[in-house]
Amino acid sequence: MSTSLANRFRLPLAKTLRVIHLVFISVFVLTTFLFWQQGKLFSHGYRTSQLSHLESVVARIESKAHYKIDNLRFLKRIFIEAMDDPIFPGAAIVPSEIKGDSDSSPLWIGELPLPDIIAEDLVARGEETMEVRQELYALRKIQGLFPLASAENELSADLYYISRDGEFIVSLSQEVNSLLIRSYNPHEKQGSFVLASPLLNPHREPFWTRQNIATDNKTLINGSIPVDFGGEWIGLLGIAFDNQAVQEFLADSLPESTQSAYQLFDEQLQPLTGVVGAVNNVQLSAEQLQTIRQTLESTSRGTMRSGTVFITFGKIVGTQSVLISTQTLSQGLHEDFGRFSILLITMWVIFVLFLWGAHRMICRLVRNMGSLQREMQHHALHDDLTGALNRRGFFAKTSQISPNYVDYTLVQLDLDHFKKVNDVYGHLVGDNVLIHATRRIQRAIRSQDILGRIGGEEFCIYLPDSDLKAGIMVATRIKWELEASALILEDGTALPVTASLGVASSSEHPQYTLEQVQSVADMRMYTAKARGRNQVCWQDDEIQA
Ligand SMILES: Nc1nc2c(ncn2[C@@H]2O[C@H](COP(=O)(O)OP(=O)(O)OP(=O)(O)O)[C@@H](O)[C@H]2O)c(=O)[nH]1
Repeated sequence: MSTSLANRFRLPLAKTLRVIHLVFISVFVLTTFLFWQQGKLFSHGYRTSQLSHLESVVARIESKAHYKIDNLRFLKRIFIEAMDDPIFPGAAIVPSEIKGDSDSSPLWIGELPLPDIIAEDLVARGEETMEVRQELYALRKIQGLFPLASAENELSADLYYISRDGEFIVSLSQEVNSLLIRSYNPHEKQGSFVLASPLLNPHREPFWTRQNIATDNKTLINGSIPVDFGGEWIGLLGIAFDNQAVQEFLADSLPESTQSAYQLFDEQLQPLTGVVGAVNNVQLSAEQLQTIRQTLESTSRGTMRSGTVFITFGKIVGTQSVLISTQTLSQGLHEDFGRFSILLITMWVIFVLFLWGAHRMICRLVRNMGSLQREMQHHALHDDLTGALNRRGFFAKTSQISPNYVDYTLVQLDLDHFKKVNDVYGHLVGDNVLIHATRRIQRAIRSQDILGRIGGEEFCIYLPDSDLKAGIMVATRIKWELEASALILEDGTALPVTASLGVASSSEHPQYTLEQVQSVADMRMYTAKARGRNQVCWQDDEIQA
């Protein structure tokens, strides 16, 4: 039996477990990678959706602003037509409202901070009367159209006209009027009035400006269009929104059930409005605003993540303002992408738990199988009673190692009168004698020697690297060991145990196989029996004798 039987029984447990670990780790890594990729797609989708939400708000604001500017264009055309073809009603020179003697109407309020050039004075003095009258007539004509631009459900914008020659201001609302007057200074080199000049605005385009009213801590956002007549720049038609109006304007532009907080800023990123939408308590830091500012220098839209807060921002074309939206993690989780992300993470966790459980179960199964195999292997190769190798185990093991040794010796051992022990004392005592004998034999041999119980009361001992002489010595030692120690029975009886031993060495017959050497030792053991038992025999000729 050249192939080791033990090898056939051996389960490559460590290797199997290594393969299992490797397979599970690969599945874990691959799946996590796939989940991760999916997560990245979600993240990209989330970013895109945030940008598109912001863009839709920006587009609404831009379109509303556009609508207002279109109104201004329309009013300007009417105004110029009226200037072109003035039909003065009666002999009225200046509408009474201009004089300030009527407070019944909120319309046509005229006030000027510069007493020497006020409209009343101009009219009273008869200077420039025609032009002023023309302007006032044109204004009166478009007066009826003003509410169209500030109809209900629209932004409460306020139209105004600033006359250049007459240097007066008229507007729809007292409040805006007073704010405009406080902010207006015809000698200032900046502001909407100056920006309407042909020098700074050669194409006479509408434009947006912002005026800070320090006294009221307010900001006016102005949409303006220059008005020219007869080749002369005569004034400015405008529309003004204060912070509150802009905030309402922004709130009206948000999509329903938004999960983000929106705020409008000027181009220096100073807030123009409060926070509207799904208000959170995110406060943008100076560093974050600086990053947004820098990003907007090169692009019109952008996103950034700060911890668990997602920030989206974009310029609003024409109005020189910036819209910023912020969304916290908990707000994001209420959106579709948030819900998908939770689902994805949950699926990943469930999968990992499942994988972990399956891995543990399979490893345990393999280990159990391994120990079962080891147990089976042990049973297959060992004698249950004595624990020594059985016949199969003995020959499997010795066949495996004998090619490594040129010289080896076999001692064949058979207990004497064992049948009698069984018959007199019973099988249980017989079994104890076998156990006892095994222990004694083991005490008499070296650790590298191999003991096998190859029959009922028959043993064989393989002595590697030993010649016949060494074998005789070991066999004699075994005989003495057995002789010297009788088995003490329960009733105190000392039961002597002896054996007959035959010794044969490979050096005697170098061409013999292990089995052949063993049968020589067996014959010599029978010779020992024949010679009276309890002795060692190592010669063949004595068998014939
Ligand atoms: N108790 C017990 N008896 C066994 C076992 N295996 C074999 N036997 C008995 O061992 C006895 C062997 O008897 P024999 O082959 O006649 O040999 P012997 O009585 O020792 O006589 P000699 O060998 O000539 O000295 C038989 O009665 C078997 O039943 C075992 O595992 N336990």
